Amino acid sequence: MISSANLSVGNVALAVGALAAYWAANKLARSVWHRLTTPLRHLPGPKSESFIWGNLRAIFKADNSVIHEQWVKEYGKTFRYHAFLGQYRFFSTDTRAIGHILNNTQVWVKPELMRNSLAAILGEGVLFTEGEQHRKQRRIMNPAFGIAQTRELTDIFLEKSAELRDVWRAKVAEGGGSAEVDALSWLSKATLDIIGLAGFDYHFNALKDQSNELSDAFGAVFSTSQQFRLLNFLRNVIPVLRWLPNKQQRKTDEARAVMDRIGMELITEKKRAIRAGESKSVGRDLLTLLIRANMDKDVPPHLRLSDEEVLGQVPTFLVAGHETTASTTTWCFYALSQHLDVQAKLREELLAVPTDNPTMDDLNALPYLDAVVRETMRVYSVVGSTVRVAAQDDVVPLATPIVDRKGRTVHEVNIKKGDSIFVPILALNRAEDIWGEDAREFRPERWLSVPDKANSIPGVFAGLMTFIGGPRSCIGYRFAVIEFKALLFHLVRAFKVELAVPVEQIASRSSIVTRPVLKTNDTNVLPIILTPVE
Ligand code: HEM
Repeated sequence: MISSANLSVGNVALAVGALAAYWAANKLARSVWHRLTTPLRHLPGPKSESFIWGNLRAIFKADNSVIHEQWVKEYGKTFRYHAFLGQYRFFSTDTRAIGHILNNTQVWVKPELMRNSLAAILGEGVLFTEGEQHRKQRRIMNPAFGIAQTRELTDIFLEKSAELRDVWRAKVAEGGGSAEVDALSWLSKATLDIIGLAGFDYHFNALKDQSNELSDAFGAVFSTSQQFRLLNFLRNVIPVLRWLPNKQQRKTDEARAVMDRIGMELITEKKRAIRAGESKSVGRDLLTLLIRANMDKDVPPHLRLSDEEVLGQVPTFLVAGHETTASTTTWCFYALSQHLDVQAKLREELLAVPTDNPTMDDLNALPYLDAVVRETMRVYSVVGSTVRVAAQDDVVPLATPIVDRKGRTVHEVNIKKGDSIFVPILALNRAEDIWGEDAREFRPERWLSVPDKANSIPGVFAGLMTFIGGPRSCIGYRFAVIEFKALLFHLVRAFKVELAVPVEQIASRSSIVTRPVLKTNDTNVLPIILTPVE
């Protein structure tokens, strides 16, 4: 006998199924209509390779940007290709077009899919928010990332770099004169310690191999969010699926709860210290600076951040400011191991500094260090691209006109609401028309006389797209640059660096950031051999 409970469960399932089918059919119809009507269909570009994946499979299979760069050779700087369900995606290395897109953040926003996956980790952090809420957050946060504030943090960068140097020295002593280490994992520990202290005055002590609640919770959230699972993808695309119970989601939620609790404790304590007017020395970390700015009596209430918004910045700093600098510094070691002349020249400059404790200005006064840092960030930009979607119709101006599929010469590209663009970070950083034929080579000397065309790159850090540009550029770029310089200062002064495996065994892989991967065991590592400098 069929019970009424069974019947109602069956009815509910049927209704949910019907709703889901209606939703999917509606989505598909809108997607097909968009594809048939967007002006992007008139641009030149490659044929779609699959009804579902468009050209995406080829893009994901190749190294970051490689396919796009091939298309630039074939179709010129501005074209379109096919993304999910054959939707056209706009691509351009035209610096005027990219400058327009990055500066018009009310039109060009982060795609829903990207925001949904960020929201699961970051709550209402600045990486996730859009529009007025984003502008409000940046207004309060920008001062914490200024030049003077970064200068104050330089001691922390140097102390932690020296701590890593000493750990490596101990390994060299154990190894009887040299040691093999994994640069990536050690640099990750150093940058986690740095962002803990400089970000919130929190001691991770990762270099001392101590585990603690916050780093465990962060590790859990980050590792589950990075795993690409079909269900994950569908949950982001189909909102109703987010209500279904899911083991991975439960783990993320538990870890989020730990991060929120610790974050709230930090915020409460900092607010108390600020109100009590306690010594300034407790107040140089980013979180204290932003809470202090938020509590300023001159800020009207509607421009203040809520506690939830401040809380969202804790995982945001961890996500945005930890693996990015660790991977960049790791790629620098890779490059230095392949260019021993550069390594020697850099070391000579660093050893000539008469102190073990330089200031930020001392570090910035070293031209070859600056050139090596910029060249690493150019060739190995660890965030190789990003994506934006048009929230309304737009007209994108071009510096270099193109001929469309109808043979018309066009000086601007018409955009329909819902069109997306691949923002070409790596492709612009190594564009041959800007940097010359050797654009893909690591050659720091090029920064000693920068080509004029590099000035047209719309990046917040001159000549580079690495931190993108405009109101959503990387807020932490000064922090990252000085942190990177501090790490190189202590480590390159102390050790000669060689690869511990043949170079052909190292590849690169992107999942949020681009890291080296050892082909023989498919792990993210960079094995290097350290020999102390006499
Ligand atoms: C080499 C190191 C770094 C690189 C290559 C890098 C790159 C980037 C890029 C490309 C974006 C824009 C992403 C997008 O909109 O799609 C970004 C945003 C951001 N970065 Fe960084 N970053 C680095 C280090 C840092 C550090 C050290 C911090 C903090 C201490 C930080 C904090 C942020 C934040 C909060 C945003 C979001 C800004 C907004 O949307 O308004 N980054 N970063």
